[in-house]
Amino acid sequence: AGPRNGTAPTLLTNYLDTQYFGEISIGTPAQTFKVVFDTGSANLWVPSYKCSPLYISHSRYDSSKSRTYIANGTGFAIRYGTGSVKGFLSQDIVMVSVSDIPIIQVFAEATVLPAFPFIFARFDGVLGMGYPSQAIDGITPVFDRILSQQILKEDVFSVYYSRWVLWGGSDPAYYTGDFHYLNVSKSGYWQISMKGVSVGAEMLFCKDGCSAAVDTGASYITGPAGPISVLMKAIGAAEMAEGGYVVDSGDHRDLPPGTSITVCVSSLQQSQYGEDICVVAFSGLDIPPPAGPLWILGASFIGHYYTKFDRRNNRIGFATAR
Ligand SMILES: CC(C)CC(CC(C)C)NC(=O)[C@@H]1CNC[C@H](N2CC(=O)N(c3ccccc3Cl)CC2(C)C)C1
Repeated sequence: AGPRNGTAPTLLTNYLDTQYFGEISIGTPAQTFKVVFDTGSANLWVPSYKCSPLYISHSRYDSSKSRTYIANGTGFAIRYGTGSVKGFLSQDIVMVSVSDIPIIQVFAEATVLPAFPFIFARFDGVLGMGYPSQAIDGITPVFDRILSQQILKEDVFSVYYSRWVLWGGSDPAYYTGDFHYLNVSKSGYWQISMKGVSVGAEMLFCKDGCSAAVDTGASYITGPAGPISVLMKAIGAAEMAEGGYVVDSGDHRDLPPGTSITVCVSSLQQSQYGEDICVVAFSGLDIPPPAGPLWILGASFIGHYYTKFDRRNNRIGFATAR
């Protein structure tokens, strides 16, 4: 049947403003999985039924239960900035949206997942929305498989954060004004040239321009650790043990020791251990060459805009989200 007017939404769940994931199905009969739609990578993987029981709380793909499964078996390993996922390749029918866009897809069944950070993952797997040149093992990414079916109105997908991914177009009901387009600077990544990083009116970093990846699978804005720590001092943030920063508001300083109330200097609120703390939406991450040095504009940036990822014109459009 395919999408009605050439576009189809996939609804996203928002977990603590840090993880956004939607449901896809793989196999016949359908086995459903929660996946992050990640413009910062280009492969699809889900946990394998053969995976260690540690991830019993996650859905796992069982090829023996699918009539449309085709064995492949090639080894697979993907090195994220935060850890590696290992497994093997399989082929089956993948449906990315309730308006049934069925595609035959090669994906990885993950058999080795690093406890950190995957024990914090509320999603089962990752659906990479990056360019084919970024795909491990030269596998054609999901969006490219959909494009080759010629069923979408436009060769684009739009992200209206914490709500949905729209395949094939953008919906004016959810943004105002025009799109401001930035050309993709380095094909293979959804990467743009950033003109500078300012706090208030003062340009502090990236004075001669630098590169930034627009990364729907990342929670925060990350930059090289040095500049970020200077930026954090500038806003009076304190570094947390496990990385990341929080800020205390002056008027709460006289609280009894052990209580930490913070004032939001970012739109992120994470309630941990029952209390409300506000995590500043930046973190330091040094990405080594050739990919780095690279700033990452993650959900805490993208969430303020309606973002259109345009594969036809190799550009990213930002409009004001309604
Ligand atoms: C270093 C980047 C720029 C390049 C690299 C290139 C890939 C082709 C390997 N891409 C990435 O590393 C990916 C860039 N985009 C984000 C992605 N995430 C990292 C991460 O830590 N996640 C996460 C979040 C919360 C809890 C648990 C986890 Cl696992 C989710 C995913 C895997 C989507 C890694």
